Amino acid sequence: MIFNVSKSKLEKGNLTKDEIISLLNTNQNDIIDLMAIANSKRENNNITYSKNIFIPLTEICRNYCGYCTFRKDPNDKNAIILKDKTEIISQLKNAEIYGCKEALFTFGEQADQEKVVKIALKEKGFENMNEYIYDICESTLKNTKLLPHTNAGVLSYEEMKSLKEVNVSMGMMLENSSDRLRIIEAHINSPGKDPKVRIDTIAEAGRLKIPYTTGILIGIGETKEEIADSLLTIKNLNDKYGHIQEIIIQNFRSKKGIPMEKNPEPSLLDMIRTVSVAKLLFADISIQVPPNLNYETNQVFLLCGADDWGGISPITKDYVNPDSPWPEVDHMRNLTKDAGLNLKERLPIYNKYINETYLNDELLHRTLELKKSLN
Ligand SMILES: O=c1nc2n(C[C@H](O)[C@H](O)[C@H](O)CO)c3cc(O)ccc3cc-2c(=O)[nH]1
Ligand SMILES: C[C@H]1O[C@@H](n2cnc3c(N)ncnc32)[C@H](O)[C@@H]1O
Ligand code: MET
Ligand code: SF4
Repeated sequence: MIFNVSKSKLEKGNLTKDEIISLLNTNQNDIIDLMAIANSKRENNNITYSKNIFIPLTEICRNYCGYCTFRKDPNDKNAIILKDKTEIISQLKNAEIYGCKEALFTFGEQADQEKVVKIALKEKGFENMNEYIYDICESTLKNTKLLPHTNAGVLSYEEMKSLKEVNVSMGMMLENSSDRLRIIEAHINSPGKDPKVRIDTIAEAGRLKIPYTTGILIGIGETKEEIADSLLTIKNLNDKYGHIQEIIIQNFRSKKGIPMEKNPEPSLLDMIRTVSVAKLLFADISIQVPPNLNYETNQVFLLCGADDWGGISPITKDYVNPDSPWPEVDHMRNLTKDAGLNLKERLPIYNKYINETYLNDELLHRTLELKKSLN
């Protein structure tokens, strides 16, 4: 028994909310048992990562998340309003030389609510943000072998339907499913972080059969109960649609000047408990832990069921966490090997989705071609 959950129930992984909460509160020997069981759930000895280039298409955003330093004000002279296509293509071509396979487009949500963005779009001949995103992804495919993955925050069914034609996968963090976070610093000024709206987006992506990356942000003022609810919410969505390819367990990193500057970062044990529980609940889905946010402690996540390091970029910074540089791939390879596991490069779409159900002919063909170049 770990707390009041029997080991056989833990092995099966169909945990109730109360059981998850008690596991999220384990300590001492119980936490070691929890880690060991989670660790035994991994399907093989491969720990994956995707070699990517991170391109922020716009820094304008309709939300004001209390933890964010990415977003810039529309009147900020240094803000990226809409990134120039010629510059993007030349960056992407350089990424190809470095062996990147993924073009990661992550940017502010519904930026076209702002006048400056509306004007910039018009100048470039686009009606709205989605037309511009589509054009950038299409140009990526035309000019390079890279595979686009777009993380644009909340999108409508119609928007995702069109972006599916030019993306092999898409994603958006659920962050947390609690309404309560909307009345505290984290999300009080962020309509796009309304869990209802986010859950709808993830469900619509499921209906559209888009391989999908989501996850939760730990340490933004949530309770253990709210973490349990969030993981179960993701589980329900995946049980219904089967499109969740990976779940990111991301730890809040404090930064100077943000509204949540004084919020404590989650403890290492909180991360360990959450990663372990996630692996128990999702035995056949990759659990991703970003290596740049846990530079000193990465290896321990390999002992509690993490399967994936996510995107690692040899050429661009993590614009969301600019103070946290990517470790070198060789460094990750060594520390993974030291734990008895193998580092393996993957594409931005996981193998089980590389088929006609999830990809059109063109994307399927290109994905299969690029897959041949993975070692
Ligand atoms: O460099 C980052 N990559 C992030 N990624 C990219 C991710 O590491 C890879 O693009 C995916 O694993 C696909 O290969 C996200 C992708 C999503 O769909 C949703 C959220 C994130 C969050 C981050 C992030 O904070 N930093
Ligand atoms: C791209 C993702 O990055 C996460 N994100 C945003 N700000 C921070 C921060 N300070 N620390 C860690 N993660 C953050 C959010 O979960 C967002 O969805
Ligand atoms: C730059 S943050 C990641 C994309 C989007 N703005 C979101 O928060 O979901
Ligand atoms: S985290 Fe994303 S949605 Fe929130 S303010 Fe930053 S860019 Fe906008």
